[in-house]
This record gives sequence, structure tokens and C-alpha cells, in this order.
Amino acid sequence: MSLPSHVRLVEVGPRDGLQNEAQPISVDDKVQLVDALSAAGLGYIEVGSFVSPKWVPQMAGSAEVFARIQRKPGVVYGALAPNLRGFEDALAAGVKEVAVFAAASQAFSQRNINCSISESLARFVPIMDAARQHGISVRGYVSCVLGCPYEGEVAAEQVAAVARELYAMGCYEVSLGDTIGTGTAGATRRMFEVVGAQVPRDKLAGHFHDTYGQALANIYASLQEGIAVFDSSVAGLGGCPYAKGASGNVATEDVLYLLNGLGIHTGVDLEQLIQAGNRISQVVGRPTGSRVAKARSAQ
Ligand SMILES: CC(C)(COP(=O)([O-])OP(=O)([O-])OC[C@H]1O[C@@H](n2cnc3c(N)ncnc32)[C@H](O)[C@@H]1OP(=O)([O-])[O-])[C@@H](O)C(=O)NCCC(=O)NCCSC(=O)C[C@@](C)(O)CC(=O)[O-]
Repeated sequence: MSLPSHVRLVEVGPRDGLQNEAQPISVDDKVQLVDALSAAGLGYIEVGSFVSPKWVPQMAGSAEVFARIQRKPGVVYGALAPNLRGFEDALAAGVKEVAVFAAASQAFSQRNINCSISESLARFVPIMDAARQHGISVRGYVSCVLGCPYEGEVAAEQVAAVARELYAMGCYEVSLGDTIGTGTAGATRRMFEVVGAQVPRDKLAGHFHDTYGQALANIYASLQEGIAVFDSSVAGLGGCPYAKGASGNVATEDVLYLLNGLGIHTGVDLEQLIQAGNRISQVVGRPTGSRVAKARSAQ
């Protein structure tokens, strides 16, 4: 299969990245990050989550962040909603697109959202109904598609079953998350072959964490499978609060460098992105997780 000529990047740093930070990040810093990312040309930014603050304290200020960002025309500003309460809070905050999140492993589903996979899918039905009524688009996530921190190996057929349910209930796109970053290029290709037989490939996205240093290889393998949407985090921020040891998402700067080298268009400016990543890295008090940004600042 030839590689896609255009890739859509879904920037998840302000949500997936910052949700895992132990120290509080101010609303000012979050707003500045989101605005810097839209200025760099990202067309989709996941800004926050409307989840229980007891479960993920760092996302507690999401409504305020939404109130203060400068919404750039054409940019989608998304948020996670695990239940109807989260959806309603998101709606009240002026969110126009939400994401629901399920897992391919029962144990992860219990640890992350305190219910089984089938209970979670049932919980999403009223969200889908309410979203339709209000003209809100819904994206879906499946976690643990290439391994689970509690159950180990996860069958691609199980990933496909959950992805198919999310797509059938109305998610316009389903993002497949290698939550603990154990996936390899071979496993990624096999997983997309199986899931791609159940959900059209142009409705699938790849969401890779870089824990084992495989994320860029997995993205390249996904491109070869015809996948053209990838989630990534500026400066490689993040991890997952319910997946111990999981490192951040693949750094957006590094994905962009890969895509630029392949001549694949994204509309994102690498230099502005590096600046946004360097600034938020200073805020969280860690060096950037982007190899490209590190190399550039050493020059
Ligand atoms: C789903 C629940 C709420 C169930 O949590 P629960 O305890 O079973 O829910 P509950 O309905 O019994 O409610 C418990 C309390 O939470 C409140 N509550 C209930 N719902 C909400 C809400 N929406 N917003 C704010 N508060 C809420 C509710 O009002 C109540 O408050 P209390 O009476 O104790 O004061 C909880 O487990 C939760 O919030 N989990 C979120 C976990 C999370 O955000 N994980 C990270 C995101 S997923 C991820 O990172 C993976 C991904 C997507 O990036 C892909 C990948 O890499 O794999």
C-alpha cells in the first residue's frame, strides 16, 4: 500500500500529557500551551477532560481552560467525557467535540473507569444520543491495543470488537492506543490488519506511547497499513495515571520530522512546535522528551 499524502495530527499533550503531572499546572500555562499549539498549525487539540477530579486531579480546571483559550477558526478543541455527567459539563464549557474512551482489556477498564468493557460501552450510548441532539462529534478511544499493564497480551480480535462497537454507535473515528508502548512494528501491522477488516481504515487513528522507543517505527508501520491520523504529545509529555511506568506519548515534534522527511503534508510548523514544547517542558521542570527538539537546541 502506498503511504498517505496527508496526515492529520491530533495533539493530545494538554490532556494526555498533562493529566499525568504530579505538580499542579496553572490554567494560565495550559491556556498558553493550547494557544501556542494552534499557532503552530495543529488542527486538532485535545484540551482537557471532564472526568472525576478525584480520579485525575490535574484535569480539574478544564472548563476554565476552555473559557480562556483563543479559539482559532478551523481548529477542533476536544475533551474526554467518560459519562453523561462529563458530556454535560463539556457542553456547558462550550466544547464542540468529545471523546469517549474504552479499553480492549477488562482489567484496564476497571482500573481506569471503574467498570467492565461492556458497562463502559453501555455508558456511552446516552452520550452518543445527547451528542447527536447537540450536533457534537464524538471520537472513540480503545486503550491497551498492543498490551495491557495488568493482563499482558491483548488479542487483536478483542481490539477489533471494541473498535467496531464504538464505530457502530457513532464515533466518527476510533483511535487505537498502545497505552504501555510495548507494541512493535510487526504487532502494529497485524493489529491494523485485523481491526481494519471490521472498521474502515480511514476511520482509524494510531495513538502510540514511546515507553519502549518503538513509537516512530509503529507509526511508519501504521502508515504502511493506510492509517493517516496519529495522536501525539508536544515534547512527549505524559503517560497514563492507570498504566504504571507508561512514558509519554510519542513527541509531536518527532512525528512531524518523520512525516516531513516522507513528504507527507500536515500543515504544522516544526520550529513553532519546538518552541511550544520547550516552554511547557520548562513549566513541568523536565527536559523535553522530543529527540528532535533536543537535537535542535544542541546546535
Ligand atoms: C468514570 C469515573 C467517573 C467513574 O468513577 P466512579 O467512582 O465509578 O463514578 P461514580 O459515578 O460512582 O461517581 C463517583 C464520584 O465522581 C463524581 N463524578 C462522576 N462522573 C464525573 C465526571 N464526569 N466529572 C466529575 N465528577 C464526576 C461523582 O459525582 C461522584 O462524586 P462524589 O459523590 O464522590 O463527590 C471515573 O473512573 C473517572 O473519572 N475516570 C477517569 C479516568 C481517566 O481520566 N483516565 C485517563 C484518561 S484515559 C487515557 O489516558 C488513555 C488514552 C485515552 O489516552 C488512550 C491510551 O493511551 O490508552
